[in-house]
Amino acid sequence: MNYVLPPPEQAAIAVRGTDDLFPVRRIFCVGRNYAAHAREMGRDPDREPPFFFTKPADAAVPAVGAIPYPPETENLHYEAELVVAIGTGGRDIPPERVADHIWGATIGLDMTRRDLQLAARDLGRPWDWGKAFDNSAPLAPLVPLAEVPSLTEGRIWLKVNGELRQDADLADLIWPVAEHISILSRSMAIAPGDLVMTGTPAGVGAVVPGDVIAAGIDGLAEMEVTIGPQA
Ligand SMILES: CC(=O)CC(=O)C(=O)O
Repeated sequence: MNYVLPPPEQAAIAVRGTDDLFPVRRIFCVGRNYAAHAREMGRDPDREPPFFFTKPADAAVPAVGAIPYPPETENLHYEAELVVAIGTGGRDIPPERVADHIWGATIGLDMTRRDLQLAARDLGRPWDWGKAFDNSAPLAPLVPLAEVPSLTEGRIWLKVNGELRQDADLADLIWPVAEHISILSRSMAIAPGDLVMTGTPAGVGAVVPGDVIAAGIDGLAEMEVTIGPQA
């Protein structure tokens, strides 16, 4: 095989306590999966089928040091989320078999250019420019499934400069992990290396260069990043 360009570097995230890397294939994100967050975004929470959007694989970056403030926004928001990593592919997976396809989980941020996302939403346009920019998914090291305490309960929280901004429980997910990954797998085959960002709780808000974001899921993982100068 002769590539006409060097193939892109494989996006990857660290595995906790090892030198191993988990190769990232795609990043699926679930929208408005906590009722209180749906309300703060001006929408009524319901059990309509979940909706998804995506980020490129190389949006996933280690939650270490600083991430640059992205261009073309004046309203960069944090969103803390449980992130689930797929180890075994499949399609039409029933909820009770989803765990067989999960490699592990961690905490991550779905960084959002909220001004661009809301403008796109109001014009009926795709959200990509608001959600799928460089470095928009800083992630803590991945925890293998056998060491994950629970995917259905556990406190999820986020602080900015030490002040608590998001505080909820995985039990509050409108569509729990087993259900939304089952639904996702009906639309397209999921594959090893896929990540699923499972939605954010209420309390999202803006950050500026110099702010320090800490986030965690109790018993699973914690992370801290600083917002750097504009890229
Ligand atoms: C309205 C959003 O920002 C959707 C999203 O990313 C989430 O609910 O999580």
